[in-house]
Amino acid sequence: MTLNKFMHPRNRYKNCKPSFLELALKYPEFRAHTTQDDSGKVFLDFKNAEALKALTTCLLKEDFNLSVDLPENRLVPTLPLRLNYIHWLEDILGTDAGKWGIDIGTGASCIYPLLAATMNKWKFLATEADPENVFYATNNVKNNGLQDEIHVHQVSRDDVLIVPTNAFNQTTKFDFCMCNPPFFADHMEAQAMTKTRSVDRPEAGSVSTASPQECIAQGGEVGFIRQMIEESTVLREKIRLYTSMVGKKSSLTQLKEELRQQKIVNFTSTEFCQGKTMRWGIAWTYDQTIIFPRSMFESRKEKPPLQFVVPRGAGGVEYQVHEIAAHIRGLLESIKVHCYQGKKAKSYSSLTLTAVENTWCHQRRLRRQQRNIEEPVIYPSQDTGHSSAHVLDPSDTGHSININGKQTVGLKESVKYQDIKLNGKRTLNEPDRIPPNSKKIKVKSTGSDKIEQEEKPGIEQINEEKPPILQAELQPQPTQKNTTVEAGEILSDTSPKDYILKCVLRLKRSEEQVLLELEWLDGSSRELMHQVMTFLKNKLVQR
Ligand SMILES: C[S@@+](CC[C@H](N)C(=O)[O-])C[C@H]1O[C@@H](n2cnc3c(N)ncnc32)[C@H](O)[C@@H]1O
Repeated sequence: MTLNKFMHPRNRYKNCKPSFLELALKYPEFRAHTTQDDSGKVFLDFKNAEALKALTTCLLKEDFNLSVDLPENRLVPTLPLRLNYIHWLEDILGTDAGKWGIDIGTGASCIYPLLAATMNKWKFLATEADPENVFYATNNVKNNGLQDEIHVHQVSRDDVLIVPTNAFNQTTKFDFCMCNPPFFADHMEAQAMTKTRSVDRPEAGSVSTASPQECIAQGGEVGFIRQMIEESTVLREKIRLYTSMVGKKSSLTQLKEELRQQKIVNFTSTEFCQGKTMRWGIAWTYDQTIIFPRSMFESRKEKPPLQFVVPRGAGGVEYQVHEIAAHIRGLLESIKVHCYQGKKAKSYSSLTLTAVENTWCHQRRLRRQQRNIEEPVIYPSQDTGHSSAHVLDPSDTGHSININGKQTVGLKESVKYQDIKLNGKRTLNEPDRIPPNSKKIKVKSTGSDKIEQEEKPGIEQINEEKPPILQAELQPQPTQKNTTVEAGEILSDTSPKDYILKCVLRLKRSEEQVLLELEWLDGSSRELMHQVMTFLKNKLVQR
């Protein structure tokens, strides 16, 4: 599957693939690596490093008028990915000329500075630890007459940002830094990877071109970017925007955790899609005026949040956002759902909910037992993971219940909650709770999970446009008036790390009503968030 449709819209290769025929006719060094079939179609051998080098250098000449010389055994940059990264920076910072950036580990090609200086007239401190790469990068800058814009500096492998930045010029304030870090922690990891993928991770099917000194660093890409994060806590606003490319999605999770640990609240990530490969970008800043754009790739699958108008009198508290928020927090904490206070404003409150186990279904059982329902509907005990009566009743929620892939009714063995998968369509309200005057309504939904719900008196279903980036929910938003984030609450985030559900709960006043919203962040299944919503609804309609 090609990911080109998710390439950045301004990427010149998105809708216009390079013509190998034209390149072959114009550039003999490129032609030397091509073959032609009977119909005249031109093919390039992507398994040949020299062929890749010819493709990149000819495209740089043809499309950017850049003359670039690359040594043997050094990474050959692929252009669509490099352009995607630069366009993402433009989306965050704008395209004004004269911006100052740092390219950490510029490589022999000096690719990012050369492209960005040519496209946007941006200026660069380009650092590099490998002497041969420094030599080539310096010459590439000179050969294109860009010495006033790009300054290549040799640095020590141990230094990432603080030493090079201070050594360059104490007074320069940088608009951004960027980096394509060495990805592997050691030779073993590199070798394991190269058995299946090429070392510089070019598009699938192409050859490895990076040398060990280019692609190996202590701690791999996570270690390298972690050092960037740590050093950024010292440099802070000296660099307005910190960014790096990330090669593995699993690294992103670790790095976001690191940012949270360092109390850096304004961060985001994005996808770089090209050909058959996907890479990621991570960015963070100490400048609260920076608003990160939403990732196009992610927004394609976003679903609107679940919404519910809190009925008056819920919980017997005053019909005020913060009163209701405190009541809901109490309800959730009583079933061991971790609540982390996010943004708080006059008529707005958000909580990040993290659940390590499914405790809300247990609540439903208790309620049923209280109402003396004859048929036993007993889920395994949350405390021990065991139950004395082993009957699961699919009619409970309208779900088919699937335990470890098997359709199961009358379960004979104890199971953990986390093992229970709920499949198929569902109604959100339990049948026995439908009041007699209820009528069926369709919930408006732009996503694929259209659900039918029973309408309860005084409860309205609303779905609005998606709000801005999810990430912002965990962060203070200074651009929004009346917003005060309680630093203490952010600093004391002790959310569990192993969870089955993480979502954001928002309460906001909408005209005369208080609206409750649940928006998905992460977890094993969205179904769990629907269940939490049902739990809250049931609690909030109880008088
Ligand atoms: C994966 S390559 C990226 C090269 C180029 N930026 C690109 O995208 O094609 C990583 C580069 O970082 C360099 N490097 C490793 N540690 C470094 C450090 N501490 N400071 C600067 N460069 C470093 C390596 O020599 C290598 O050239």
